[in-house]
Amino acid sequence: MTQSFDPRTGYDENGRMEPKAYDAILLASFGGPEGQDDVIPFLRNVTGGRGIPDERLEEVAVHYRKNGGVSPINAQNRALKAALEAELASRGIDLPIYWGNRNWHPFVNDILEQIAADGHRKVLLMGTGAYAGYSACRQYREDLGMGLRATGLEGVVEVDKLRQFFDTPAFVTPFVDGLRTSLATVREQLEAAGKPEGRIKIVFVTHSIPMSDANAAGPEAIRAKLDENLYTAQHRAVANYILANVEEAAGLEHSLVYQSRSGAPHTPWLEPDINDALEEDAAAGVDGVVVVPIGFISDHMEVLWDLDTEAKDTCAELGLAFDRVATPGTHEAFVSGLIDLVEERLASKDGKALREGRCSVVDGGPWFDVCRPGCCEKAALDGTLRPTIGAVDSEVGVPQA
Ligand SMILES: CC1=C(CCC(=O)O)c2cc3nc(cc4[nH]c(cc5[nH]c(cc1n2)c(C)c5CCC(=O)O)c(CCC(=O)O)c4C)C(CCC(=O)O)=C3C
Ligand SMILES: [Fe+2]
Repeated sequence: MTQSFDPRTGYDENGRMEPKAYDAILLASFGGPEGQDDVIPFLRNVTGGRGIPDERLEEVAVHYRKNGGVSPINAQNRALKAALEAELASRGIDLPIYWGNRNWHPFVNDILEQIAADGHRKVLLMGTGAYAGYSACRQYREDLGMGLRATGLEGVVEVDKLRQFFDTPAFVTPFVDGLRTSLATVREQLEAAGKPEGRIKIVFVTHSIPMSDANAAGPEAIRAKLDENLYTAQHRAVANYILANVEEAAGLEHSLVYQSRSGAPHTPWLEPDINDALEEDAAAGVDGVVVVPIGFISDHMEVLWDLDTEAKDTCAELGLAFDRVATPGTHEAFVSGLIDLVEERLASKDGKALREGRCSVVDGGPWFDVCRPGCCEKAALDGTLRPTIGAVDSEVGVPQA
């Protein structure tokens, strides 16, 4: 394939960015509290100005309080960072990884300053969201856009973004492995309960988002061709890939449902909620479920509380056997696959990428390195658009031509 990168911008008409000699990776995530005193300030950062009712804030605080005020997410990101560093080292790639968060220490802005102070100028952002959409993709681009402004590093430090990775072997392989294991576990539970022939349903679940966000996900040219929103379509494609690659799943019924809805009750979000869906499944004669959390990369609070506590309790009440598939975490395929994605973008001495092409195994991929204007757009409360990096129309993060 011939490649024509615009010499002024460094990307081509397909949203692919030319390989560059990056000198640092920034692993950017959500962040979470590290103790009881952090919980409320953290939740205020998360919901800042978005009108999440106070009762809901207190409700969510309980999930963290019961866990000592600690979210598991920070430890998981530290573990992922260490595993990525080891993988880079094993490939002889000398590239430091920094870790910064949207909602809690270490904050992205502080880390940007450290990156600059350490002398790095070309940064590749690796966000922990796998799919298109405001929360999973554009908000990370805004974090960096606003961060470069706030720190005065605009035009000094260049930040590009690694593409969303829902379609990659890195992301889907751990779920394929996990579904095999969990199907066997639920089958054993049913045997122990005297129902060896019991009906098992595979329940794929992801974070619900407001319908308005779902409908704005992705570039207009792609949205126009779909008969459902792109966020849902990408999840369906991932679910289909996993099903097609697990022989034991052949012939089993399956669904795609949502978790962790928040916001005002009258605002429409993606449905059905997993707990409502489980009730219907039980009423329809299902005996056991395997829950596959394809919306997340690690077993953080949304997984431990909304799935392993609430959805599991729902199943116990309904008499359904239950097992939850592990998230990618530090699965070897996830770690090495993410570094493959880095290699697709990293220029060697001759200017070519360390790895040719763009690896993709799921329908709808590979996603863009550089987003189109209007992709996942969402205005701030004052009606203006926030600065972003990683887009054709970015004002910050790209070198000034
Ligand atoms: C798509 C998506 C991902 C996946 C992509 C990614 O991974 O980035 C994600 C991840 C996460 N969401 C998380 C936690 C929360 N999300 C909230 C609120 C919201 N999430 C949303 C969407 C998403 N969220 C939305 C549209 C809202 C409401 C509007 C808003 O306020 O923006 C709230 C507020 C309180 C509430 O639940 O009402 C909390 C506490 C944690 C940390 C868990 C831990 O601490 O271990 C993680 C990884
Ligand atoms: Fe969330």
